[in-house]
Amino acid sequence: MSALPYDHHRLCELAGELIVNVRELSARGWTPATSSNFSHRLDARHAAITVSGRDKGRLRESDIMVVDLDGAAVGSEHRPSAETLLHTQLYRRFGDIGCILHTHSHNQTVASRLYAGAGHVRLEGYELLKAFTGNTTHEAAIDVPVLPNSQDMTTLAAQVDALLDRQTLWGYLIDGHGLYAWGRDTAEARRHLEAFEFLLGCELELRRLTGR
Ligand SMILES: CSC[C@@H](O)[C@@H](O)C(=O)COP(=O)(O)O
Ligand SMILES: [Zn+2]
Repeated sequence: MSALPYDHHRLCELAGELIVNVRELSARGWTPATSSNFSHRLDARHAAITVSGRDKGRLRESDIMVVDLDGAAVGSEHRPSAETLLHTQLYRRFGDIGCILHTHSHNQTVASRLYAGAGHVRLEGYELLKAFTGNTTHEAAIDVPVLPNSQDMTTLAAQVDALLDRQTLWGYLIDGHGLYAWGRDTAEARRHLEAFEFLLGCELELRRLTGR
């Protein structure tokens, strides 16, 4: 009998799924220099999350650990992601969120700098807006919030909570930092992440081409 307070078999399954996805995202250049972190809900009280500082392009099973929803390591001596609180706050707040993907792509980082003053990036009129769960038409607009960066995760988490009090979100940018995106499972979180990345790329390209 296992003394672990979670299902180890389920952890192995989820770790395998995360590793495949993270390596693919990393191969696109979205996780430079060990940046980025990734997690999946394990059960009502635990999440699987990347160990801090690991090379996400070479992620393997030993680079994924378990935390409780207070962010404390469970059954591991490793240090969980420095940004664990930004994951656990979402799992605590929304029982149906299953996966959170945080990346530092070039587009995400540049867009976060350009739109920090405005406080959001407006994505409007794109067919790909339908990739976000709940959107059924291109005749929609999504404001992707841009939060000021901080090394203090409680400050960042409080900003995220204040946003979530006001609006439904599938992701946000942090200035000079990157993007957080999530979904009810890995496939949905990845679809949202890819849609944000693509649409931010379009906005940046339009700005280059039109100078607007
Ligand atoms: C390597 S700089 C990026 C980090 O400061 C951080 O933003 C990040 O995304 C990765 O931190 P980590 O602790 O590995 O999860
Ligand atoms: Zn980061």
